[in-house]
Amino acid sequence: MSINNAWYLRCGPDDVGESAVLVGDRGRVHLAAELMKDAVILNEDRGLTTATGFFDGERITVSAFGMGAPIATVVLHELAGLGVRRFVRLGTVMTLGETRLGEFVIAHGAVRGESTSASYLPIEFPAVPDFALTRELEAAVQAAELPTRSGIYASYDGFYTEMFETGLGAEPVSQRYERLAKAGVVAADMETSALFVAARALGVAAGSLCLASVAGDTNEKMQHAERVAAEAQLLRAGFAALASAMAPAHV
Ligand SMILES: O=P(O)(O)O[C@H]1O[C@H](CO)[C@@H](O)[C@H]1O
Ligand SMILES: O=c1cc[nH]c(=O)[nH]1
Repeated sequence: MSINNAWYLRCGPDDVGESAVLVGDRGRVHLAAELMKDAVILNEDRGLTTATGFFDGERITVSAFGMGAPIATVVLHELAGLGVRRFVRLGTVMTLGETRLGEFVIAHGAVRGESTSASYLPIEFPAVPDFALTRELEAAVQAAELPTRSGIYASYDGFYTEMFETGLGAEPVSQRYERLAKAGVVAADMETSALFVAARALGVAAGSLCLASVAGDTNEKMQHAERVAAEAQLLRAGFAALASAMAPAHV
């Protein structure tokens, strides 16, 4: 599906780069705009703040989706229709198992615990990232000497029923997290599996690199100042990976 004017993002093919970053918090788009050169804010409608700028000479678009798989895939779908070929989710995750707060976690796949991905491809289809892009993310994080971990994520729709204990979910959150950790799952978020499956259905590449900012077992959070500084490192590493993926040797 190619489009001339995106319904919700309200921009056209000439406004976007070949690569895009997807973030939840729209404040991260403004931070990204400060880290890029000649960044232009294209849209603020519905909080889907979107900017295009340059990093290491490569044109990159950064879009915020807020929270959750349904709207995250709308944003990916519209950008893919406008011509974006490569996507990196740069967000935050909850820790599972051995993962520690402050680590930069790269997804090698994701448990499809959300419902949106099944509207793109049946549940038998694996939620896996683009492997070349994932290698670029791992190289960028290593080059920046950041604490890192790679592994499988789990993505869910119900924050207060599946990720944070309120007594309302079908099973206790601690039990779900223990079961996942035992199977080697390293992080939980709300969008990665849907983005991987939708990207495969749309024929574009996607990867996910997230900062572990909340402990899944205790709900301890990273301190604000430390998290803000780490989010800037997250954006720089993601941009570097995309710029490297776009460099002539790779395209
Ligand atoms: O840090 P961002 O990108 O907002 O992502 C994470 O934060 C939100 C939940 O706190 C969810 O959207 C989750 O996936
Ligand atoms: O609490 C959190 C933190 C990051 N990502 C989530 O999905 N939940």
